[in-house]
Amino acid sequence: MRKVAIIGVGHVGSTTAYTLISKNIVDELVLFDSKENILKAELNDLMDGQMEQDHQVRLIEPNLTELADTDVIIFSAGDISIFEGNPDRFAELNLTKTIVKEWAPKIKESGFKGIILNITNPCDVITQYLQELTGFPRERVFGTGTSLDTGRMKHAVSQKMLVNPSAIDGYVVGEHGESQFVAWSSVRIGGVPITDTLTVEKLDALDMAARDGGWVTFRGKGYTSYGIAIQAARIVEAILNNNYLVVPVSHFHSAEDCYVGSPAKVSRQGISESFPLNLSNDEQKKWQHTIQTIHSMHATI
Ligand SMILES: NC(=O)c1ccc[n+]([C@@H]2O[C@H](COP(=O)([O-])OP(=O)(O)OC[C@H]3O[C@@H](n4cnc5c(N)ncnc54)[C@H](O)[C@@H]3O)[C@@H](O)[C@H]2O)c1
Repeated sequence: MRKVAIIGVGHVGSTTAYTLISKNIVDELVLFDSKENILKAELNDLMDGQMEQDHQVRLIEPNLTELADTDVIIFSAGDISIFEGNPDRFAELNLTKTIVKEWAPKIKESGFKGIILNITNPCDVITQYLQELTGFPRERVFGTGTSLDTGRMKHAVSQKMLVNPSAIDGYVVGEHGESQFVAWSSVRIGGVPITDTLTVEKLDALDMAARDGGWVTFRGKGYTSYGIAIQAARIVEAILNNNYLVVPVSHFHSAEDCYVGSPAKVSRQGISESFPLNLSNDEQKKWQHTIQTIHSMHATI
């Protein structure tokens, strides 16, 4: 049985739940939320949503004992309304660190032996805090990191170059936040480095378009959901199917002494390999800046 729990079923948690169900990635889904009315409504709506599906997912009401045999916990609790008028993922930390303090002991005491995939912002720092407070092995606690931002980069590049996103290889790396950057040195279209085709100015403009993509969505609907849900679902699928997906997730970098987003191999064991980046000189400066940003944010906890 493929069993997943989601803690926090707001816009992101509920869309991720629906994505997991409709893509037939799970067999059992346990939902938790501090708001009982939201939880009840989502359980009911998800049940309605799978009525015409051949594969029925067992939807389970919140109970900590259910975590003992759960394979993956998706952590997506928070309060997106904090961002209104405050376009920085750091703004949510005061609340989300208290949610981690509440949940880490509960997860630990439940006998949970699986993998925690964190989405809650600020993603890198909250992932690190979850690992520190649960004490679970670092390879079993990681965050969606720059997977969403990499998707946004592919969106911008595919539109500019009129190419299917599947032909684009490469990564956005660093903090899932303002100090992230596209590692253009890693980006290839059909195997050809994009730096051979576009000028630095054009690449800078594309970096900006990718970064702004999230804010276009946020300004219009007050949250983002589909982009992150599809990334979270494919990472969960990689864990459950042990398919060795290489994806830019927030994982622990011992050389930097922190969690940060860069490509890693995801399998049943969690993070099984981290791929070193071959950054240009300019990108290395950006990398150092993003690491400092994460460290200073973590120091405020
Ligand atoms: N990493 C990414 O790429 C990415 C992308 C989008 C959103 N996010 C983050 O994901 C989180 C969720 O976003 P959202 O739009 O769903 O927010 P939301 O406000 O719609 O939902 C958050 C949910 O968490 C619940 N919650 C709050 N405190 C809780 C607690 N102590 N225990 C259990 N549940 C609790 C709330 O009741 C709410 O239903 C936020 O931190 C947001 O910034 C991250």
